[in-house]
Amino acid sequence: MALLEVDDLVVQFYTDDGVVRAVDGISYEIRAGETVGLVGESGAGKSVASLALLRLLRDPGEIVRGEIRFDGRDLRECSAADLREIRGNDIAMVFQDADAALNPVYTVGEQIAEAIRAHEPVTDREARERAIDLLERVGIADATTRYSDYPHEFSGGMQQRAVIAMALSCDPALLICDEPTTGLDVTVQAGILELLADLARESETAIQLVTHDLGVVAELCDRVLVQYAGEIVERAPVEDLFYDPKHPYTAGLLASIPRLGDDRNRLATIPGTMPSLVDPPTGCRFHPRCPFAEDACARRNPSLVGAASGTSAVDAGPDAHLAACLEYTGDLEAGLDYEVRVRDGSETGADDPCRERNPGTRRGETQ
Ligand SMILES: Nc1ncnc2c1ncn2[C@@H]1O[C@H](COP(=O)(O)OP(=O)(O)OP(=O)(O)O)[C@@H](O)[C@H]1O
Ligand code: NI
Repeated sequence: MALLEVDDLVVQFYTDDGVVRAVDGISYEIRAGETVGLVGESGAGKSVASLALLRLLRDPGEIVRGEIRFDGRDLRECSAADLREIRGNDIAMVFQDADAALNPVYTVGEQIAEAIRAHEPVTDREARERAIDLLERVGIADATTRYSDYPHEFSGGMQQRAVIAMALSCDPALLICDEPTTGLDVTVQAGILELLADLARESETAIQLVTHDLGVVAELCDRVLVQYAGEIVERAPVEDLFYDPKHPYTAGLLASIPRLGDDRNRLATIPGTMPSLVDPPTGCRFHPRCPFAEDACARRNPSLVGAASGTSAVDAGPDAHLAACLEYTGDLEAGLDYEVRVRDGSETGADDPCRERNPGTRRGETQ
């Protein structure tokens, strides 16, 4: 049994413009200790899928179908009190906006100490010491002094580190990070990512990492889910995804990273935009933007199947390489014609931002 099992999750928003099906039947699992990336363009439904796990969707959002099991417990069925307990003890979340996650009227240290006290019977002094340890662990220099700073006295990057410290205070089995470095400047981003990479490597904490940055995925993740218009269109261990993307959408995403992609058949950027989720295209949702689309693609929505075997996702193990494209059900006549070549590090220029992100040098392995 995996730590987290999501099965056929559907989330809708009931708006004046119609029903927005932001998440449309996604299934995946996360095993203890592994880091799984959820990637895709803006509006794919990544955040909605993540919020739904802990039933944090706000009106008018609603889970209409599917199962969410954490450590064998059904999160859709458990009581609000149980869910709060799980959130305090087992699953922690880190969002993009660190500022909003911290209370401006308490010191950073007090907030972390309070988070510790909330789920463990410790004395005030112990809570304080643990909070200082956590601040040190997330790389806050001079943590004893910084304990007494208010959030506004922290830089954006330090605030995000403090939020991560707070998330770690319960020693969660699962950490859900949604764009944890977006909005921070590049060097600060690198520091936070390094921190998450250390965490992924050194602790037993599993991470669901939502991002639109494939470089971040290459650096941190064991496996990747690619989401497009509410659906998962590809799922693979990280190397397989980068070296041999099976879905044209993924190939397009990869081609927009300078290090990857061949000049021939290169889909420099993917023309067009994510479709409306009120009235998505018929057939494959990516077909209006896909350079390889044929008539059949407008008629049939391909299911996620083993890219090599064509077997259904249900029968495939978690490390199988799956893609949702008619190519893999034998229904595409001309086939796919792209090549993504991974240049090795020596060929890339010193100013290449992806130089350090070769998936071959990724730390930590999936078991
Ligand atoms: N409160 C809401 N009301 C109506 N629609 C919503 C609401 N929140 C999200 N949506 C819709 O759900 C879809 C998915 O949104 P979501 O925020 O999950 O995308 P995302 O993949 O996280 O994108 P980003 O990378 O920009 O964060 C979007 O089409 C969005 O319009
Ligand atoms: Ni989002």
